[in-house]
Amino acid sequence: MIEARAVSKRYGDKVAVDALTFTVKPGVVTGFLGPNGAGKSTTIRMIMGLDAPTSGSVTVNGKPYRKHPAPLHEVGALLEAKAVHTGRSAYNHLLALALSTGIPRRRVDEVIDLVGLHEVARKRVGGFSLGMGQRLGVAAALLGDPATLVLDEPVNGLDPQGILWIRTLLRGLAAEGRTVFVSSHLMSEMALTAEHLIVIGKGKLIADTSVEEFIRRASSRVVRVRTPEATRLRDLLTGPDVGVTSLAAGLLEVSGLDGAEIGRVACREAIPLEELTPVQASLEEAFMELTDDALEYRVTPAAQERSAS
Ligand SMILES: Nc1ncnc2c1ncn2[C@@H]1O[C@H](COP(=O)(O)OP(=O)(O)OP(=O)(O)O)[C@@H](O)[C@H]1O
Repeated sequence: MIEARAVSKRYGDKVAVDALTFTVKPGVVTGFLGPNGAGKSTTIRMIMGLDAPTSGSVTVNGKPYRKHPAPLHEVGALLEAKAVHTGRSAYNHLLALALSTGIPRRRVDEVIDLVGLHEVARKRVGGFSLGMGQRLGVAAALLGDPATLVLDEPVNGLDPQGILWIRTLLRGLAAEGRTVFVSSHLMSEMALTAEHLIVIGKGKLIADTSVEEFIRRASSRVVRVRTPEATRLRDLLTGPDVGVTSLAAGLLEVSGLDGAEIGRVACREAIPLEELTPVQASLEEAFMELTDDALEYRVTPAAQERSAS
């Protein structure tokens, strides 16, 4: 369990994290989302005791990270900056970590198997691909068999097979009852991996909700209606917030009414309906809508044109 209570971090005049309060619960994968510069890495560094909050507090399993006598058993982390001795083999890298923290040698073999690095465990880490490096990072995070895992952008640069592997692993670890907190700026990836989301923008909390609810909240109510009597139906669908657009002959897009309400009007007036489909915003669209005001560096249309030409 991770608990942030009004945690803030200031660098000079810059407020990187602004009074964030949230709880990350065990048993589900929680996605930590926000556009670039939102404050995700800073928050994760504070969780891991690498940065001190300017105000507020953040605890892991009830205590600040640094107050745990054996922190590797409490929380394992995969952070963006990798500190790996490239001349060492994967096995020796993990063994050094294990021995310096009182973890038995057999646990090294266990985590190597768990992340599928068995065949390359004796090879120098310097020659590892990005995907193998990520697996090694995950192995290190799992060494202490921690109840809580924190991963900063674990799928960055991975191929589809690597992404699938991380996704399956994280869901499995959560299913064992662990707390799994994973940052990403990729909504589509989080939709497949996480059940719960904490979304931040410019250091502030934007949403703390299930993935399902997140989409629902951000989706405008739009329904696609196909009918041979589109003109007649269009005239009947009225109301203060109702908008009707003709997409093609016999095809309308209606906002401000749900499918049931449109269906009732059509039934009352004996208008045949051939299609009545709620149009759901994709998670990516929902994310853009919610974080639009929170983008630190907005791309102006002029800049977009310049980069396209
Ligand atoms: N050591 C620092 N000194 C000054 N400003 C910093 C420092 N670390 C982060 N910041 C600023 O704080 C803000 C939040 O940065 P942070 O790296 O936490 O965001 P992020 O959400 O992880 O972004 P990204 O996805 O780009 O990694 C940014 O504006 C960043 O420039």
